[in-house]
Amino acid sequence: TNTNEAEAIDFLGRYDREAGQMCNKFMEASWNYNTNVTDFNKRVMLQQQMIWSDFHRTKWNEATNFAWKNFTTPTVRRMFSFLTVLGKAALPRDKLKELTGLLQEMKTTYSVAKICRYDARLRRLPSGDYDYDAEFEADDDNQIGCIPTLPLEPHLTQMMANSRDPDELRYLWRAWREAAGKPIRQKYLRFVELSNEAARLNGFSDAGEYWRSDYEIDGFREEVEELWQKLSPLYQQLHAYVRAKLVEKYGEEVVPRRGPIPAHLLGNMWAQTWTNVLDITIPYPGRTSVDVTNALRIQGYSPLAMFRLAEEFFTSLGLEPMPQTFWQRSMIQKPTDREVVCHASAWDFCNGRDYRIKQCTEVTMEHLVTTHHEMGHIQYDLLYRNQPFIFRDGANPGFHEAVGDVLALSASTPRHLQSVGLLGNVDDSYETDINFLFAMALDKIAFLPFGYLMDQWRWEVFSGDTTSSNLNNRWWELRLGVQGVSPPVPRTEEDFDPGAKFHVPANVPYVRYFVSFVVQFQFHAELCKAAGHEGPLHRCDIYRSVKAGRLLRNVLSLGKSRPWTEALSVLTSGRTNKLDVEPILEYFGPLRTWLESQNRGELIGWRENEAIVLQ
Ligand SMILES: C[C@H](NC(=O)O)C(=O)O
Ligand SMILES: [Zn+2]
Repeated sequence: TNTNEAEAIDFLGRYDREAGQMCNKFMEASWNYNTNVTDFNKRVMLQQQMIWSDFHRTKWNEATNFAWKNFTTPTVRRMFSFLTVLGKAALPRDKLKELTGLLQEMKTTYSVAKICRYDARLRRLPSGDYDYDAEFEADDDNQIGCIPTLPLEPHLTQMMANSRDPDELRYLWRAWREAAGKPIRQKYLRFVELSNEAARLNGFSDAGEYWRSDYEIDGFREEVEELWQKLSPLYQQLHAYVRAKLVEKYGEEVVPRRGPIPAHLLGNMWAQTWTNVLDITIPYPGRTSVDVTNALRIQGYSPLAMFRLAEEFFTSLGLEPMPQTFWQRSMIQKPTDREVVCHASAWDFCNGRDYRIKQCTEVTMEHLVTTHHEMGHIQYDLLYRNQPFIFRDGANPGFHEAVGDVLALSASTPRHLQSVGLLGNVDDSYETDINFLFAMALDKIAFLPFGYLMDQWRWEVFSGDTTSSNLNNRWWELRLGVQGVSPPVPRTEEDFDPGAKFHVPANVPYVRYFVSFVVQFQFHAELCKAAGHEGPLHRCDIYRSVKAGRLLRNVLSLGKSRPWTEALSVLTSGRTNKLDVEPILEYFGPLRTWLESQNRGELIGWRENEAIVLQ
């Protein structure tokens, strides 16, 4: 092996240039497929995937020839520690092709899945009730004169958000899983086998251990478990309050007062955030509510105007504006003439100039927050663009998911919404505070168990603790035990409900969002301090604080050049280098007190035997 560090540094220099070019070509092909799902674009992308993997394997062979562990320069050692993990390219070519082909087929199934209109399948019993069993009697929709025309975005997303008919919601919930999850069950099982084979070729025990290595600390799994245990009591308080409000709305025959909440009633296809049932659950109706969807529409906001509004928040902090190409090449609305992968995503084309967002934007408050989220990814990409190629990544995946959300925490405050003209008279009353904190909790606290359980389930599938014999049942054990939600219709091992959530067919790890929802409040607390904020954390708005912007720039510019624990030290001026739930608990402190008093007399938590499916 080659012990010459100077030669190693020369190799790294060449790799840096070549990798940027290869990456750019791959991203272009991937973009073309994601913004125009055709067989031709699929084939081109698969070809580029193979070229990229061949390049990666060639460089890996060169890198492993160096005795890099004894090199003196820490950043050189760090670069080699990343370069010497080959990833899926370690698979034999035929298996690599099978793996990438399966991934694309699953992603395509999800992205083009459609269902029939509810009324097209309506079957009424003589009593007039909905004949639920007749709903799916015909496997082939056409047999009952129904053409699947409704895609997830925007149709099903909006229907799940706005319908208040339990029968219709139950139909939408089930039909989506029939169309998107069930068809990919076998493909996913084969995909897991190949993913594990690749992980083992890289020296990991399974794909889950490979995914967790991104966090660079031993005991990451235990750390996540510990964080969830500290956050679960607050979630249970929110769960109990929301359940009581849903009982009021739908009655106990639909919602068990002391049991889990049926998953179709929470305003979201996966019950992962509950902001769309704010109107049913808001603590003080008639007082200020931060859902500015109507204001956005009345004021004629377009998706472009939403993007400009988000950009202005970043530049108000002294951070980077979106580059010219961003505005020319992004896809910020769903095209009407072709199939696209609608799930929002941010793209770095690896040349320091070309950055894009792909988002099927609707004019809603939820999408305004998503716009900040996706633009946060681009901001992070821009801030580390001068790092070597290998370090152009988030300090950990959770950091990348947190950036945009941190700014949205300020941008969502009643005061800020008022300052940009989206909210009318905002009073400083206690009720307005509670309404605001409650709306934020429907997003941030409701999400925590889902963000936690998604990869608990997948890590167990990768490790073999969960197999095809309990694949779907284990999912519902976790959904019931951790999140306190139940399926509105019976589930079996014929179904594959996790497959109906984008990140499973698209193979995007998910614990990053759980990490993000914790760490974004650590960022918020430190940036608010830098901005000189005084008073409760939930009222902080860092808008126009150049000091907060400078601190954020200092942390994010590091990219992945330093372990994320060091980035946290920079953020907190050395106070901590660990994930910490104190800031999120401080932020929601006033709401927790309020919930505990409101929930007196309610069962906190749920009796799992009530997971029986209520017709
Ligand atoms: C929380 C996660 N966000 C994202 O994919 O950008 C989701 O939508 O499920
Ligand atoms: Zn994201």
